[in-house]
Amino acid sequence: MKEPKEKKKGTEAAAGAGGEGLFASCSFSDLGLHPALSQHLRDKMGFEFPTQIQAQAIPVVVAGRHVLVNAATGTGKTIVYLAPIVHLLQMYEPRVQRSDGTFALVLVPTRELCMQVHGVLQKLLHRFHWIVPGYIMGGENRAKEKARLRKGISILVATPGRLLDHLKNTSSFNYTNLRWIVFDEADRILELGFGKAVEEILDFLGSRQADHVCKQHMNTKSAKFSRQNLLLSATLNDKVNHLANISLENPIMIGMDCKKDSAVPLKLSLGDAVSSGSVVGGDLEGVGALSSQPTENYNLPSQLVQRYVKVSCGSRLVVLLSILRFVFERETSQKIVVFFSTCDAVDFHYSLLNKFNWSPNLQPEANQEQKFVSCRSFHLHGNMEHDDRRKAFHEFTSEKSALLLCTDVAARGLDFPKVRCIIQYDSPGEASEYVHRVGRTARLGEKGEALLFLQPVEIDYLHDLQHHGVSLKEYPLQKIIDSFSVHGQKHHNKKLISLETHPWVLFLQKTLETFISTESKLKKLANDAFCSWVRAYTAHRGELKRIFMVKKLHLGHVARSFGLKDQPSLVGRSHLIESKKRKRDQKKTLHSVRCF
Ligand SMILES: Nc1ncnc2c1ncn2[C@@H]1O[C@H](COP(=O)(O)OP(=O)(O)OP(=O)(O)O)[C@@H](O)[C@H]1O
Repeated sequence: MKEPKEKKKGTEAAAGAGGEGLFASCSFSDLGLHPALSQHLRDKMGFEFPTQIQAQAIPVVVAGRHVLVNAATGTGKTIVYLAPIVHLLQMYEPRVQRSDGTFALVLVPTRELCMQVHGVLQKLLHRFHWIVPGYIMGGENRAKEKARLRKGISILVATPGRLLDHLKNTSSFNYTNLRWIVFDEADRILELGFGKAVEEILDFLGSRQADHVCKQHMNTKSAKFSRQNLLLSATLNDKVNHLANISLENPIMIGMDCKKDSAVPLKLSLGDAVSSGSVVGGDLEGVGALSSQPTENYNLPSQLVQRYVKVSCGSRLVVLLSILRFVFERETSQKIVVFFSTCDAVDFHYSLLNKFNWSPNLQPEANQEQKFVSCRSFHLHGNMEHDDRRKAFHEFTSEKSALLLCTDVAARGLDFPKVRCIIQYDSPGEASEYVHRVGRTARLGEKGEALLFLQPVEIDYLHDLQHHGVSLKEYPLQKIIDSFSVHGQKHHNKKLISLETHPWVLFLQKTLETFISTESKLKKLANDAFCSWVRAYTAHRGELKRIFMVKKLHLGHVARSFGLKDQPSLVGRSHLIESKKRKRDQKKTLHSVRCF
């Protein structure tokens, strides 16, 4: 037998901290996949065993059923849909050709996920060279995409907006043989406002539930092919319920909590390979597993260590930089992802990390400077140039030790290898977003840590997470702050002093403020970041407005968290409106207090 090209990932992860129970005890060929494909998965891609969710879902997809898959982050959902599609396509007789056009369409919410899924697809198709993979997405050259579509792409990965564009404007795009439509991260596609685009896409493709049977299949193909639609995510919501109802016919639900409605009958016998887990067949309304109940529990990797750090607003920046410096000083080879709420905040912190130098004796001196956090940093957000975005994504993926500063554009589906820690510097809002952000680590049984920054006034957010079965322990911040010395002296005072008055915090804050005040570009970035941060804070929705209350913010402290000595005076119009509203609210509160 040939030596495997990659390590056997299944075995390796299974032996790790959270690997127990993650893998099924069968092989990919037991699930009905073609021996050549199973061998390729094992020998070339290093997948020794299927994961549990793969073992449950692959036979169902191979059997041609519509499915809705809900499984934890990093459990291998990409293979759940790609492997059966490749398996079924490679069996076509005569072989599929480019001129047959597109057979499978995979819709994803972001460009990075589009590239990633395409990458996995390319690997899967190594042995099946006659099946052509391809992608289309926002930011790419339309004319080149048109040319590729004209030549023919058998399995096409796409972002919804660009796909709709080609459906409307590229007459040579041949999808008459379309058999599969996959919605990966279905809930996110809808949250991003693509709901209408998705409905239009389904109409274009004639794939609404009522007319699901593909009437235009090629005569050369022997069988009469039905459409098969698949929806997948680690979190589902009521919007997905609607999409499921209009796009899936008599679906099988996999990974749902069957106990929620044990009366729903299993309609499909899945064979011996599907030995455990939740597989439910039937009407979505009947199961009701999709309603976004506030008490719905999320399934997080059991080995993920989740903590929070309580930091007052004015000390946030110092604490973030101190933690990063502390961690990278002790362990040089590691990857960390930090999430921010806005693109401006990412730009400011990225620029600060690249410019803010430091001398070993903790005096910023021009001669012997080094970066305050000694690692390569990358940034990723939706306002970046397309090529920069692409570069950051690929480079952070291949780096062994690096820091990624990003918005939620990186929260979904991205599979950066070996990310050790996720820091949520700005809170995620919806608990489902928390789940996806932390899901960038602790993937497939690997170790991982997550750290959530909260201000004292935001601490109720922990209860919100607890309602979803997510509980966090406090991070030992004091130890880290005490480990730094100011002018060669560590803080040995046994007496507990507050974080804000700690010598290191005061020293670093002052140094940062002085530095930023002398760097005009950085100061401008800090001003912009301040304004958009406040705007983002006011945008929390529903119940979360009660926790993230803009009127409780001290804007002077917010300015400090961007290294600004003073609260920016020249701010955008929308911010002025916000602060007027705040003042009005404050007056009202005062009035109501006086009344009682
Ligand atoms: N059977 C397997 N054995 C070993 N590794 C696997 C197997 N299946 C998938 N993987 C690897 O597991 C990692 C996670 O897979 P994938 O990105 O598909 O997870 P996911 O469930 O889609 O995650 P998310 O919910 O975050 O999108 C990838 O690195 C993938 O290569």
